[in-house]
Amino acid sequence: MEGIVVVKCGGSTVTSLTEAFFQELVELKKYGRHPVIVHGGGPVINEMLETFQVETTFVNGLRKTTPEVFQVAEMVLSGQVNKMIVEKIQEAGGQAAGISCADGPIVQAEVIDEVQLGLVGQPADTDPSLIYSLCEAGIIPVVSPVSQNKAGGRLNVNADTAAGAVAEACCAEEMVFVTDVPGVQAEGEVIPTLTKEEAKALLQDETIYGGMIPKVQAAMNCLDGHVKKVVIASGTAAEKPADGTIQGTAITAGTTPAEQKVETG
Ligand SMILES: Nc1ncnc2c1ncn2[C@@H]1O[C@H](COP(=O)(O)OP(=O)(O)O)[C@@H](O)[C@H]1O
Ligand SMILES: CC(=O)N[C@@H](CCC(=O)OP(=O)(O)O)C(=O)O
Repeated sequence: MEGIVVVKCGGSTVTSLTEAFFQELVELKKYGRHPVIVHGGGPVINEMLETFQVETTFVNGLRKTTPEVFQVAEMVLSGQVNKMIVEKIQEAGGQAAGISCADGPIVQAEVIDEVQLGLVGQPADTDPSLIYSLCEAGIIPVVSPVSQNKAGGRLNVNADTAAGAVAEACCAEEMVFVTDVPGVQAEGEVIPTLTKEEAKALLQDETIYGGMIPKVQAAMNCLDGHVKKVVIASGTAAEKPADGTIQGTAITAGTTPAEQKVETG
């Protein structure tokens, strides 16, 4: 299916996205493009775990997911955050359906390391047919990263990784990571374009660290497949120029300079 744009809304920003952001998503449909939202919710899960007084730890940026932690993570991701985004799209005049990567199933995942990480998965197989059906029906899919466990049950999957797998499965034209920073930065400045090779170097010298690592890794994986362009950008309207473009970091497969401004409409 042509025209799919996967937009990953990071947990860092998901509760502060503006009305204008959702209106632009809805507008994309009018231009024959199909936005697909994959969202995170790490900070909201942290708050809920605190409320329930459940301890949480991270191993290499991934949440160690005990059965108790999983219950809370799924409730927040596939319930609270997912339904909030659906509501915002509907308020902006669009049609949306809230699902998870376990529906379809869109993503079948495998346990990474049961001892170290518990119920955390990495995508193994994907099936885009449910997403295609919703897009064809004029509905914007809003997808939580909770995925089906190939061995039975469900697994917690990092939202950047899940979004990359969805983009690749749908042969998305473009993938946008919406987060709380205006792009990949070095020495306080946003880098407008990065080739995969340049991104690898920034990972190696640790200019890219923490939560930016899975985004850039997912971007590089997508670019190895069908996705032509990946953008990492801020979701807040404050950084958005009046000409309707979004500014951020465009990561491309090639070595030629990419556009500095990325059209979204
Ligand atoms: N080189 C970099 N440029 C910009 N942000 C970076 C960089 N390296 C690490 N980061 C961190 O990555 C964070 C975004 O990742 P994360 O907090 O996981 O967001 P999200 O919830 O949107 O996925 C930024 O807030 C910043 O602290
Ligand atoms: C395995 C793992 O770490 N899963 C993540 C899923 C949510 C996520 O990735 O949300 P962000 O967009 O805020 O990063 C978690 O439990 O926090």
